[in-house]
Amino acid sequence: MGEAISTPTNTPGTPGTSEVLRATGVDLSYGSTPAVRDAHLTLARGEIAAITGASGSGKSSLLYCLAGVLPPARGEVRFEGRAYGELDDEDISALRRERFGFVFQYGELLPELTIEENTALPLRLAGTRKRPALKAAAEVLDRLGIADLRERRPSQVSGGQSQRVAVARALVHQPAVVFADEPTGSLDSANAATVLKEFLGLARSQDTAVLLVTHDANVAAQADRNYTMADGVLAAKGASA
Ligand SMILES: Nc1ncnc2c1ncn2[C@@H]1O[C@H](COP(=O)(O)OP(=O)(O)OP(=O)(O)O)[C@@H](O)[C@H]1O
Repeated sequence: MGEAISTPTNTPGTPGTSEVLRATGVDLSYGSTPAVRDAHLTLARGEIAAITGASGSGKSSLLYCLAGVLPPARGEVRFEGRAYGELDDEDISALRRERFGFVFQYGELLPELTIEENTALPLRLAGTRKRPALKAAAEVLDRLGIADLRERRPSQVSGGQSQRVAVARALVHQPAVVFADEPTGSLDSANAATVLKEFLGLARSQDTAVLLVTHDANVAAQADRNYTMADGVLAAKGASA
């Protein structure tokens, strides 16, 4: 049995004052293809960090290491001081389910569930009963201005609306960190800017840290801290806020 992961809700605090994630000397290769080389990164509670870089530079691979999806060949990643290497698979799955949220480029909603059920999924997976989970989902959907869509299925909403639902789902359980890989990459620029603003505003209001992977300099400009990636090498650009 895996060890219980501490409280599933985020602990309020002042953004930028406590470290939530730390990567030290992370290397990752796919066979003989190096994807990430000696990456160092820290993320504070409530902080928004962006990683920009060309296609194939290793951004997604680094994100997968930071989220405990892929184990690094060298180096380590610590979440709230615990190295993933010290945790068993069940602990890491519980972390991903309860303390992390994820947003991908196309939203990736489950077609057979309603918008409200999709949004409530992280809470249901963490054991929250249906009624309070749906209530929490409705509240987040309301904060993102799409409460009226809650009975619809994903096929009945627009691309921008589906990305809002993906954002709602990533934040509904008040995770410590949201990993977002091109979260607005499938949207036109006006829609992308609005969804991003709502996403980061809601994350900041609940002290959730966000790690944003993006090609888009306008997206990265919204972050508190910026990194660039080239040929697997991560470099800090320093605070931009
Ligand atoms: N599953 C895989 N198997 C083999 N090589 C892979 C795999 N995934 C990624 N790579 C390679 O690893 C390197 C980094 O890829 P990665 O997807 O992390 O880059 P990226 O910066 O996220 O790119 P993009 O912006 O296009 O998504 C690239 O050379 C890529 O071809």
